[in-house]
Amino acid sequence: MTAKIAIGGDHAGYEYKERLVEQLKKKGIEVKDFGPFSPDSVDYPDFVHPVARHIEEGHAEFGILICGSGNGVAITANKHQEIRAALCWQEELAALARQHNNANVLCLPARFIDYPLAEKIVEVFLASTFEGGRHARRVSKISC
Ligand SMILES: O=C(CO)[C@H](O)[C@H](O)[C@H](O)COP(=O)(O)O
Repeated sequence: MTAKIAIGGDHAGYEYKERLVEQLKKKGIEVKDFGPFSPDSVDYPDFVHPVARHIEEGHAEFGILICGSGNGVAITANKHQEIRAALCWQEELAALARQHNNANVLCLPARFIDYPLAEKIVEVFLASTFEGGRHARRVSKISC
């Protein structure tokens, strides 16, 4: 797990983000935190677009986005051409998002999973690799 990570979200994801940043840094992973930096109510697109741009510019390989349901951040991130953001609430979904979809952004629903599970999902996402083959053909057809 040596990839550079960009992370962000909104107030609903703030606590998990703080804990994940600490956890990832402990593992020696480089993390760029795009906020928010307090639990005050904010608008998730203000934090998601900078994360997506950072990845599109090649400064980070993966992104982690956390909001209440995970949907707002996923919808926003997927507006970016180079982003494949996957909403995952189980470890297996995170593995499949990497293996089949070559997802480069993991979206977590903080209000629907407990923190230990969030940490496990992140671990699985980062440890899984794209399988290519038939999946590469499909992923290449996503952009419109
Ligand atoms: O983007 C979302 C929904 O798609 C997130 O779940 C937000 O965190 C949520 O909408 C925030 O809701 P709040 O009532 O303003 O805390």
